[in-house]
Amino acid sequence: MKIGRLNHVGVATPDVEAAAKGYADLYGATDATPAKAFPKLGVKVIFVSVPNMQIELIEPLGEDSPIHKFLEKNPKGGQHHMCFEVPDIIEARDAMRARGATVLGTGEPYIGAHGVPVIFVHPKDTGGVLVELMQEPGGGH
Ligand SMILES: C[C@H](C(=O)O)C(=O)SCCNC(=O)CCNC(=O)[C@H](O)C(C)(C)COP(=O)(O)OP(=O)(O)OC[C@H]1O[C@@H](n2cnc3c(N)ncnc32)[C@H](O)[C@@H]1OP(=O)(O)O
Ligand SMILES: [Co+2]
Repeated sequence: MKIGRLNHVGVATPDVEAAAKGYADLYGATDATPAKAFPKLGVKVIFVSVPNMQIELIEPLGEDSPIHKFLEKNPKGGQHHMCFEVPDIIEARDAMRARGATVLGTGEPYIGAHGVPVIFVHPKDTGGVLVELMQEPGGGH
C-alpha cells in the first residue's frame, strides 16, 4: 500500500466561519463550503478549496469532540492533521497495523466528512503528525 494525493490539511479552530473569513480576506480563498455539522464525528466543518487541495476547517461539536483537548492546548487553533487518499481503506488499515502503526478507535474505517471511509493513524507512530487516510473517491472493493 502506498499513500496517494494529499486530499486536505485539517486545521482546528474555535470558529470555522471566522476562520473561513480569514482565509478569504487574507488569501482570497473564497471558494468555501457552507458550515456543516457532523455530530458523529464531533466536528463542524468548512472545506476551503485551493488549487488541487482543500483546507478542512474543523470546530469542536459536542462534549466529546476529539479536538477539544487540542484546542485547549492551542486556543487560537492550529494545524491538526493531514489527509491522504488511498486506493483501498481496508488494505491501508491492514498495512498500517502490519507496519506497526496504531490505527485509532476500533480500527474500523468510518464515513468521514467527504462521505468516504477514513481511518486515523496515531501521531506517536508518524513523527508527531496526525495522519488521516481516506478511500479515494471511486476506490475500494
Ligand atoms: C473525519 C473528518 C474528515 O476529514 O473526514 C476529520 O478529519 S475529523 C478530525 C477530528 N477527528 C480526529 O482527529 C479523530 C482522530 N483523533 C483522535 O482520536 C484524537 O484526536 C487523538 C487520539 C489523536 C488525540 O486525542 P487527545 O488529544 O484527546 O489525546 P491526548 O491529548 O492524550 O494526545 C495524545 C498525544 O497525541 C498528541 N496529539 C493530539 N492531537 C494531535 C494532533 N492533532 N497532531 C499531533 N499530535 C497530537 C498529544 O500532544 C499527545 O502527545 P503526548 O503524549 O506527547 O503529550
Ligand atoms: Co480530515
